[in-house]
Amino acid sequence: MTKLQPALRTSSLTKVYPGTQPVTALDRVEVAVPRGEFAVIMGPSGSGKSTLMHCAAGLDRPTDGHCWIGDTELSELTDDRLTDLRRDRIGFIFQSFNLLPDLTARENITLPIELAGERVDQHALRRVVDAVRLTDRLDHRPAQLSGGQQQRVACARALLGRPEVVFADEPTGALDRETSAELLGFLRRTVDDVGQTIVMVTHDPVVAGYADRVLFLVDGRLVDELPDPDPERVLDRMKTLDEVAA
Ligand SMILES: Nc1ncnc2c1ncn2[C@@H]1O[C@H](COP(=O)(O)OP(=O)(O)OP(=O)(O)O)[C@@H](O)[C@H]1O
Repeated sequence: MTKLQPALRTSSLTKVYPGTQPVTALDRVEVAVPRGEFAVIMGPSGSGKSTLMHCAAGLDRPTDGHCWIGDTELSELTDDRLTDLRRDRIGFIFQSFNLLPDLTARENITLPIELAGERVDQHALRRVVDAVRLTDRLDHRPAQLSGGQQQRVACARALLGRPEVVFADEPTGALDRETSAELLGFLRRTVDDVGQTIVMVTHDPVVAGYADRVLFLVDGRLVDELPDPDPERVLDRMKTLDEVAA
């Protein structure tokens, strides 16, 4: 990937869910996320946020248009290559932490790297575990950890392999405000310190305030964006969009 190339790009991205009444969830979406940007996707319920994230992350196939991760065009990949790309080049953080209950925190964090058949860089592991403050919890299983600690394990897992893009879907939705702020502060620092690229879906203007840019979707279309967002301006913009969508 060259330096100036976006970490992620879509061109005319369209997704229609078939059925007796087909739903156009994405309608020719054009988006580019530069490397090292923390981008947030917002929009009313049903506006296509999850669909956009799933197509851009190679979890779902678009009906039309294209998605690139770096210089790799996803529609050119077979299902197996797409699985490899997700494992090797993308990190995921979801609201439900998706940890394996029988594995310790350490084993959960290193699992993607082990699955890729690679050696775990112990220095990188220590750095990530330190940053999310889990050093004294590594031998615990998920059931022995709080919700916030489980989400920190999921973050460490997503970040350990230094993926080109981390996709996060409402990652703080199940956390209290303080734990949420801690986690978002940590994600922000990975962007500022190591140039991590993050794309996050959220409904929460406070969460969006941690990002570099907010992208607004309405009815499957990218209708607006807000650089350097703060919660008040995000809230104002959302109110306007709700009126447009109503
Ligand atoms: N598997 C599916 N089959 C049919 N329609 C779907 C499917 N998944 C999503 N949709 C429809 O596509 C549109 C966009 O859905 P999507 O989940 O991407 O929106 P969203 O913005 O993430 O919503 P929310 O904020 O409520 O999670 C909605 O109208 C939804 O009903």
